[in-house]
Amino acid sequence: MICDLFEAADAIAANLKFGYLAPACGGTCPAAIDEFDVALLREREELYRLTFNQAAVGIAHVGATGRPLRVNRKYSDITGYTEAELQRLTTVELTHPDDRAQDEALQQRLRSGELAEYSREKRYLHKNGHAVWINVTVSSLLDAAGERRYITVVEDISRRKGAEETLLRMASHDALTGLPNRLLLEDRLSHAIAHAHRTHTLVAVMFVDLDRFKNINDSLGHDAGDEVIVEIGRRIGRNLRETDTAARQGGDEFVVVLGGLAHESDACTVAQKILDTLCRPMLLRGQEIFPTGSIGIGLYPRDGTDTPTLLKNADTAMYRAKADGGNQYAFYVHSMSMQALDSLRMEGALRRALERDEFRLHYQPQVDIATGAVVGVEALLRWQPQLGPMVPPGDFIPIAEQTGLIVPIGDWVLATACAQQKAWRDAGLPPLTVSVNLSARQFQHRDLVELVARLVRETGCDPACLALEITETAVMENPQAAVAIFRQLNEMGVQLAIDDFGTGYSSLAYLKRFPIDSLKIDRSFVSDITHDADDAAIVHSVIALAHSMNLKVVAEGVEDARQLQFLREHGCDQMQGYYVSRPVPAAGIEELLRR
Ligand SMILES: Nc1nc2c(ncn2[C@@H]2O[C@H](COP(=O)(O)O[C@H]3[C@@H](O)[C@H](n4cnc5c(=O)[nH]c(N)nc54)O[C@@H]3COP(=O)(O)O)[C@@H](O)[C@H]2O)c(=O)[nH]1
Repeated sequence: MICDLFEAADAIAANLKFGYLAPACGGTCPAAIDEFDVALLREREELYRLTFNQAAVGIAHVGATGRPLRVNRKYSDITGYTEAELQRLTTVELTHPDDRAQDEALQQRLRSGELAEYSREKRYLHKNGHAVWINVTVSSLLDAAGERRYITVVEDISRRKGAEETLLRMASHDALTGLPNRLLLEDRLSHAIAHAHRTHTLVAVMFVDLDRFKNINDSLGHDAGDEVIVEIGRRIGRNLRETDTAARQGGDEFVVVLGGLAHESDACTVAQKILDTLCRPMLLRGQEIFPTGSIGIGLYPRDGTDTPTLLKNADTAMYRAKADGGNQYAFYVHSMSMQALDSLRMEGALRRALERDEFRLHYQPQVDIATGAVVGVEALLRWQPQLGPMVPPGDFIPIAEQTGLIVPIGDWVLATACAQQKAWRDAGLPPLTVSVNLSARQFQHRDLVELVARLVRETGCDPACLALEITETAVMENPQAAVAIFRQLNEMGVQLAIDDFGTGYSSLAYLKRFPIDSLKIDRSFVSDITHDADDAAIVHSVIALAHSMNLKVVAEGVEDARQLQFLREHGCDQMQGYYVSRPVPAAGIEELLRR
């Protein structure tokens, strides 16, 4: 039972003041009240008045008409209306139009007595016109006259909602471009697939990757690179309908989803439009650049019926567009063998790894067996993709070799190793020979000698502390040419080593003519020297042969003390292997040397 306590108490107080008591609240308040009761009532009423007015939540007593009879200060603050203004508005009128239908349904259930109370999150329309998120609890009760009244308690949750929306946006959008990220893209793509399935239409998934983006980053800096990414996102978006999605995948990669297509040619039209807009000139730091992109397209249902397959196939097709020269689009082609696709994908991923600086060098110490001192390190390549575990060189060097990518990758290795050698020297570490592996392709490359000369010059590294390792097999592919290259490198002061010695078929006649410094015994022989008489004999012979030619011998893959003991007894000069250390990042070598 509700009696408006404010009115009741005011009336009682007035009656006491004038010396008589009369029913003062529509006949619903006690007519005869002794002074003690009145004091108690006043105390309670004061307590209630204070609580009502000072409450941190908005409170409204709402009448059967749906208009407030009384509201507290906080309720006015939340809505922006005065109490008098609110008394002319129903709570439904105060509610955001999008939330009214559900509100009306709940109020109907309150009116019918089906519900005694409900709580929900909804929006009020503030007097200024903006939406205010609130958590509202409405309780229904009957007053003394049997009329329905409602107590509405409102909590302003705009800040929480704002934070929730920000978090949701951050989780689903790319911070730089504001475009959907991969997570949201996958969601949109699965909806597009479901829609296409129902309507028997096509979905095109396009992988868009900028060509030579690394050049922009390297020459103009990362901030300029970011500006390009933002502008490219805008340009892609301008070619799409509202129902299409453009998302940023990371780096300079975007994915576009076109839903409800009738023909494959619709995808071609959009892809060409995107390419045309991408290559428009862009003014960046006073310099005009002409970005181009490569687009790979996968079609639902032809090239895949689920999200991961379509994305993977569009990605593969993009590599093809790039391999064919870039600034073009290519469709995924089913007829290619899985192996070809894998190597195509790997090739594309390696290109991107170079552009994104995902390669790292680890270094394995080389130890002088007689003194135990670390005298050198072998630089070994590692690939650390942005996402996923580190990839060992055995998994990607063969493809880099096949595709010729080993040349730019090898250039990077050489440049990084030279710079590291100089850095160690500058840091005051004892002189270390840094050995770098050269692939057969690099070795045959006509610019190798000039490249080494340029890097020595540019990095300031000491050529006498740089060793180039070439496998026996690579050298023997064209031993005559090798002699000429070795001579030029030798004149520069660079050390030369034949790697994996014993696994190929060296001609001793040529070996004598090579101006090399050392032979490296392959770890396949070392691993069994202590229990395979043949391997022991081979290692023994190689050491003897090398020494007879004044060459140093370095044993690879030494894993235990017994192998080391054998090598020491047979006069091997240097060793490397897990027994001393696995290949480690540059900082690990510094730590080892300072110990
Ligand atoms: N052209 C280039 N080739 C490179 C480059 N970096 C590496 N490589 C070649 O890749 C092959 C695999 O190299 P990786 O996985 O780094 O393996 C090297 C060592 O980690 C491994 N090793 C060293 N000690 C031990 C050991 O005690 N036990 C054991 N099981 N393995 C050991 O041996 C590899 C070194 O081989 P090698 O080059 O013959 O000295 C390998 O063929 C690399 O050459 C590059 O920059 N360019």
